[in-house]
Order: sequence, then C-alpha cells, then structure tokens
Amino acid sequence: MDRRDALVETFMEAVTARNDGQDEFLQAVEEVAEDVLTVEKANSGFAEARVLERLTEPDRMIQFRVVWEDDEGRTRINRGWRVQMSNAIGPYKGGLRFHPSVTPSVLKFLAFEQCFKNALTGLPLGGAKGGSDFDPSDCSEAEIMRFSQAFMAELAPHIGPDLDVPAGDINVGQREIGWLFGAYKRQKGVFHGALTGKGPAFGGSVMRTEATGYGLVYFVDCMMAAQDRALEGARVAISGKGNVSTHAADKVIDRGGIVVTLSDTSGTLHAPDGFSRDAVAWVRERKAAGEDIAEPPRDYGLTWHDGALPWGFEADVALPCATQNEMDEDAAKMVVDSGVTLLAEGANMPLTAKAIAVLDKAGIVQAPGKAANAGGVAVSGLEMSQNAHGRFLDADQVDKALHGIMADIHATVTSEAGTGETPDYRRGANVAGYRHLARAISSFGIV
Ligand SMILES: NC(=O)C1=CN([C@@H]2O[C@H](COP(=O)(O)OP(=O)(O)OC[C@H]3O[C@@H](n4cnc5c(N)ncnc54)[C@H](OP(=O)(O)O)[C@@H]3O)[C@@H](O)[C@H]2O)C=CC1
Ligand SMILES: O=C(O)CCC(=O)C(=O)O
Repeated sequence: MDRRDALVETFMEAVTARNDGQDEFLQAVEEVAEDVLTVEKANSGFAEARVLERLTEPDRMIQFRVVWEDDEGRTRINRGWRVQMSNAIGPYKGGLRFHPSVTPSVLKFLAFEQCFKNALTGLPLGGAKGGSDFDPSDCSEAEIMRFSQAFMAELAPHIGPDLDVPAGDINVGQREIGWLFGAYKRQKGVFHGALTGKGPAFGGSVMRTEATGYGLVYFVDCMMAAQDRALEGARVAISGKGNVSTHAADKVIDRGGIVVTLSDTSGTLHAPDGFSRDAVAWVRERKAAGEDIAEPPRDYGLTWHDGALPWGFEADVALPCATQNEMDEDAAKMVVDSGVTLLAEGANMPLTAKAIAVLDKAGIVQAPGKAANAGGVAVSGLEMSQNAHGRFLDADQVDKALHGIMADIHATVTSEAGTGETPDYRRGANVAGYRHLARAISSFGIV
C-alpha cells in the first residue's frame, strides 16, 4: 500500500534536502510523516509550532574522536557520537551502540524513534542515541574496557542525571555500562545515576537486562488477547541471539510458546520441537563468550542452517530482534509463507518499507519497535527514579510495573490505531507518540 501523498511528498523533499544520503534516518522519518502530518495539519497549534519538522532536527549532535591503546601498544582511533534529539518531555534518554555499521544516519534514526517510544511509556524521558563505529568483535576484554573508558572521557561532559542518561544497545551490555560508569564517576568525582543498565551493586534496577525481551512478550500477550488468542502452543520465530532475542525467548517459553528459531549474521538455529530453557541459556553464553552457535550440543534438538534466515520455518508469530532493516521484501515473503499471522518488532526498525508493504498486503498484524520494545527504556526510567529517590524495587515490583506499562502502551496505541478490521499498530504508535510530544513542544513558544 503506497501511503505517500502530496503532504508527505513536500515534507520529505525538504527533509531529504537537509539530510541527503542519510537513508536510515529518512526511512524512519517518512514512516512517521505518513501517519502524523494530517494530525499536525488538523491542529493549528501543532501546525504553527511545526512540530514534526522540529523533531527532524536534533537539538544537537556531538561528534568526538576516541583514542585508545590496543594490546600491542598501538594507538587506535574511532569516532563517537551522541545525538540529543529532543528533551521536550524529559532528560535525553537512549542507548549506546558499539558497531562498525554505526553512522550519523543510523544514530539519528534511532534517536528519532526513541523520542516517540519514550513518549509512549508515559515516563518523563526525552530521546537520544549514541555510540561508535568501534568493532568489539576482534578485541580482547581489556581492549573493550580501554575503549569504553576513552569513549566516556569524551562523552562525560555532555551527560548527567537531569541532562542525558545513556544506556546499552548493540554490543553494550551490563559489563560495558560498568566500565562506562566507572570512568564517568572517576572523571566527574560524583556518584550520579547518569547511566542506566548498571549492575545492581551500584544503583542498577533489577530486571533491566531482561526488560526489553520480557516487555516485548508482554506486548504480544496484549496483541493476542485482543484477538482472543494466546501464546500457549504458538510457534514463535525469533531472529538474533543477543539480549533482546534470548530474553524474549525465555519469556515465550514461560508462556508455553514454542521458540522455533534464533539466529545471527552467519545463519539460523532451528528447533522443530522448540528451544528448551537450557538451549537458550547455551546461546546466550556462547554470545557472551564471543563464540559462534553453529555446533550446538546434540541433545538440545537444534539444527544449524548456515547462511539461512530464521523466517523459512513454520511459525505463527515472528519477532525480529536483531537489527535495522534485517527483513527485506524477500524475507517478508518468507514470513508470509511460513504461516505467521502476527509480528512484533524487538529490534528498532527491523523491516524495510517494502517488507512492511508485503506484510500489510498479507494482512499480518504488526507492532512497531517504538511500542513493542519500549520495555527496556521503561525499566531504565524506573532505574532513574530509583536512583533519584535512593529506594529500590524488588523483582516482583519491577515486573508488575513493566507489565502495567506494556499494557498501557498497548491501550494507548490501539486507541489511535484506526477503525479497520485489525488495529494499525504502526499508525497508533506514531500518532499517540506524536500527540504527547506535540502537546509539549507547542507549549514552549519559539525556542
Ligand atoms: N538492549 C536493549 O535494551 C534494547 C535493544 N533494542 C534493539 O534490539 C536490537 C538488538 O539489540 P540487543 O539484543 O541489545 O543487541 P546484542 O548486541 O545483544 O545482540 C545483537 C545480535 O543481533 C545479531 N545480528 C545483528 N545483525 C543481524 C542480522 N542481520 N541477522 C541476524 N542477526 C543479526 C548479532 O549477531 P552477530 O553476533 O552475528 O553480530 C547479535 O548477536 C537492536 O535493534 C537494538 O537497537 C531495542 C530496545 C532496547
Ligand atoms: O534504556 C535506554 O535508555 C535505552 C533503550 C534503547 O536504546 C532503546 O529503546 O532502543
């Protein structure tokens, strides 16, 4: 379905002229513009404030050089960035990614999406994203630590608990957050909750590590309940083998679902009878150790498919949890052929526009990442308030809060999801997130 009309055309021409070649950023903006420009036009306050146009210009983008020393004593140089997109509804908030594919375009798309996602959580969180083109895959643990410390030496002046609170993302987990926090504390000389995803021993919230994957499954519970279905007995194909994928897999198993795939960039593990908890734990341990998953222990009932995507196997539900644009038009056709009727995004923008069109045409209900994977940043928001008040929640309290937030996001999104036979979750998330941001931005005057 080509939803591009004249309003979107004119808007995107201007955004493209200012951000030429930033394909991921333009893709993310266009997906939102298609849904919200008519809402903006219908509200004179939002239109006069030019809310969406403002949101496509970051408040600021900080770029810096990261100089570090490798194990051979050689000087190494990378680029680092922090995109502070909007603090309209709270301090800048969003993860840090260390990956060779990181560019200004990737970080701007992630920061833009983060503004809408954070607005949907109902918590006072602005939007940001950062990271580096550093590739940890060939580095020793000591090298990753030195890199993290050098990265923080440049980032520290720009963050703080009321200013900007980074967290993890691809290749930045609790271990890296510990190194980043240690470096921040040494440099600033204060103990501030300036990062989330910290270890529980130094101010972290229980369950932040699990929150994105668990929250994704709580959102799927709501989607399925709305269709009088449940995850029990459903076959669930998951891509990726990282934080989001493996915790989503654990929670699907808790629900009685059958996890049929996990994957990485070199291929897919297929479990015709479903992954056991031990098999998921084995995948997580291999990933943490930087080892591949191509030769699983025999008794786990897994088969390795070199170079294969996780979508070619019979399934009812698909959870893309790896990275942006991992699912193109051909992969989407595989999803349709596999029998999937419901898809929820654990990764940020995992589908190309053409993939979305294929799934739309096939009537597959889809939840976008800005709604379905918001559980991670929501628990980060809980970590910030725990740090501010010095009082900590236990696992039951965090889990209950996460459940409530994901159910509220589902209700908010469906209230804006149109009157079609099935809810248009993408439109619902874009419009609901936009309205919250627009009410704030249009109150500030010309700033
Ligand atoms: N961590 C969080 O709290 C949140 C994360 N997200 C999003 O979830 C996604 C995954 O993040 P996270 O789990 O934290 O990252 P991790 O670093 O823990 O894991 C990412 C995994 O994805 C795999 N991968 C990357 N590209 C592909 C691909 N094209 N096909 C298959 N596998 C691939 C990587 O495989 P390999 O090892 O081969 O490189 C890696 O194992 C990202 O889009 C992130 O932005 C969203 C919300 C919060
Ligand atoms: O917890 C956070 O602040 C970051 C989460 C994140 O990066 C994301 O939601 O994509």
